[in-house]
Amino acid sequence: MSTPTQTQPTTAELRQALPLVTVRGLDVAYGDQPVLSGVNLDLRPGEMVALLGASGSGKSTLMKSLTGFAPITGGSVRVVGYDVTNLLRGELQKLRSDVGQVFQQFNLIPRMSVLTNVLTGALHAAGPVNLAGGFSGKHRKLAMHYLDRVGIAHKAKDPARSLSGGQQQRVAIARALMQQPRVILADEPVASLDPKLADSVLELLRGIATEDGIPVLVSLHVLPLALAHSDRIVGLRHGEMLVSAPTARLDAAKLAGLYSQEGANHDDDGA
Ligand SMILES: Nc1ncnc2c1ncn2[C@@H]1O[C@H](COP(=O)(O)OP(=O)(O)OP(=O)(O)O)[C@@H](O)[C@H]1O
Repeated sequence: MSTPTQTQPTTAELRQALPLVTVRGLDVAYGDQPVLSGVNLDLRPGEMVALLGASGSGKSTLMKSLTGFAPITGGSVRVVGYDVTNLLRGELQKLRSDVGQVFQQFNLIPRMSVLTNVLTGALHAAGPVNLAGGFSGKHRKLAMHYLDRVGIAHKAKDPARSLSGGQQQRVAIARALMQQPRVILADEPVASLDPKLADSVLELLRGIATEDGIPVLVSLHVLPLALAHSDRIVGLRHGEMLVSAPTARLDAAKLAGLYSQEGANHDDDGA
């Protein structure tokens, strides 16, 4: 509930803000193989958007398109003010430092401490830095703040390999926050976790979206998880956008079409 003394925007206000990501008519092809065709996407501050689709439908490719890792052949992609299809010299590193990423396999350095793993998130903004040179007290304080944010500050000194999968994913999320990202992309972040841990990690990500105002795009394989933890769902089938709607107003038949052999009103198996 807002009070007169609060200056933070409400979630409703955040969702009306201008999108931080705008994708229009995106085409991606690997060689002569089209992978995405005419995809649109908006990501606004405060929202968690779930990306659904069968294996090979193009979810990871869409995420890669947002950070300049995919061969874009048409359309426009704007991410936190950068025109990804026309990046100027030096902008690619800045873009990638503004976009926090979380992956299925956590990608931590197993023998290093949880704290050091989180600190490596600061390297995105700084560029190549000698890890042995150490981090400033300011960085350490910030890293502890984010470890606290994800609920595992008490594990700061432990080696990352000693943590459970759910805890390791929390470290990876804290590392992404250490970049002080404007947007977070989470590519199947719970695919390696049991259902209870999956729920808690998705709750954490949604809290980051709604409370911290950082929009989160999360790809998921499990429909009930998307229904429980997202504000909007974007569904891909064979690289085309079949669904894009607020989660509360989804058309169940279209959702089913994402995973059926025939799809809903589409017959583009030969793509
Ligand atoms: N580097 C690449 N070179 C050639 N083809 C690729 C490359 N990366 C992806 N593809 C193809 O693009 C299509 C979409 O792949 P993508 O990984 O985006 O799908 P996805 O929906 O994320 O799948 P999954 O759920 O299995 O991770 C697939 O047919 C895949 O084989």
